[in-house]
Amino acid sequence: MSIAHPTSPGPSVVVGCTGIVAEGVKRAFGDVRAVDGVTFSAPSGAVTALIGPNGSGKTTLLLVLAGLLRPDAGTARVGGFDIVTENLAARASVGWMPDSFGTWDALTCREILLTFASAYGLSPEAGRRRAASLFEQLHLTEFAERPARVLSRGQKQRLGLARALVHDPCVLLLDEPASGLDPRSRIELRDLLRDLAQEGKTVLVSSHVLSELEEVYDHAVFLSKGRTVEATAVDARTAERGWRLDALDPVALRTFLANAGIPWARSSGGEVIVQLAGTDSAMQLVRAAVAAGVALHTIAPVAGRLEEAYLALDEERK
Ligand SMILES: Nc1ncnc2c1ncn2[C@@H]1O[C@H](COP(=O)(O)OP(=O)(O)OP(=O)(O)O)[C@@H](O)[C@H]1O
Repeated sequence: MSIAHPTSPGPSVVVGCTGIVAEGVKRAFGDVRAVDGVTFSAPSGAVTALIGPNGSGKTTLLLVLAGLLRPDAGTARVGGFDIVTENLAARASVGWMPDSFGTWDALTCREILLTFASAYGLSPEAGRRRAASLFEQLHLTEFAERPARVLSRGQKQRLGLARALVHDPCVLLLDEPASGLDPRSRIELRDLLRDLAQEGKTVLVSSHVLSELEEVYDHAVFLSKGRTVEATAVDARTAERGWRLDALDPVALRTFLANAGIPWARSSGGEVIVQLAGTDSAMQLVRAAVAAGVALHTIAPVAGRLEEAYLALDEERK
């Protein structure tokens, strides 16, 4: 089951890339049912977030979709190809970025990319051009001739992303791609994912750091204990949640809240947190504060929408 981002522009029109469709996919390791009945689709031209707690089966599912792990049951089509019966074609249409990218440490970054380009059937000239453009795009040009072993974790992540993109695949499967990246690289990654979706690619990206995905996702798929689970779309107008408030005069704000009988708590950042029943209540509070002469300059929900949907998952409460 999936929820759509409220500001999602909707998938672009895409020719030739049909996204991901998985039905009843299962995969066990001995007694451990890592993926235990996953059904979802991820359209092309969009970023789909794959969300779930540790051990919920995200990596196993991505490995199955990448054609690297055979499912015990169920079917999945990736880029239009069945991952079991058309495994090679499915794998050729996928760019896979694992959560930690094992490199051949003695090879230079350029040698690594050219090796993958060649394995995917690019001519030497096309491989060189593609590698140069990816190094430029992912700020790795200065490392191109250095052995992979000298790269930092974040630089290795970027090389892993370059490797996933080297054959210009129509489906991208990215497992925790932001881990190890510095703040600027994270922002650039978000922009890159949006650009790739805009080009018509299918982007499926896993993370349990929901703030990473909040600004980039179009759809979200929730996994719990190996299964896709229903996420309740939270009605922002009425759902009770924490709101962060701050005013030019914090003492005046707290006095106003006390007089209005609104309980508050102090956040770690020093602002005031109140529980409000949705945006309607928030607007009422702003009006009342202004009428009372309180110069309120901040009022914002504490959690993002993905976080709310995640916390509202029935499965997670058990
Ligand atoms: N090769 C394996 N052999 C045995 N058990 C495995 C194997 N791979 C995964 N598992 C188990 O399958 C379950 C799902 O693991 P998986 O790595 O897919 O979860 P995840 O959602 O990616 O977790 P995380 O967020 O911590 O990366 C876990 O209980 C894990 O211990």
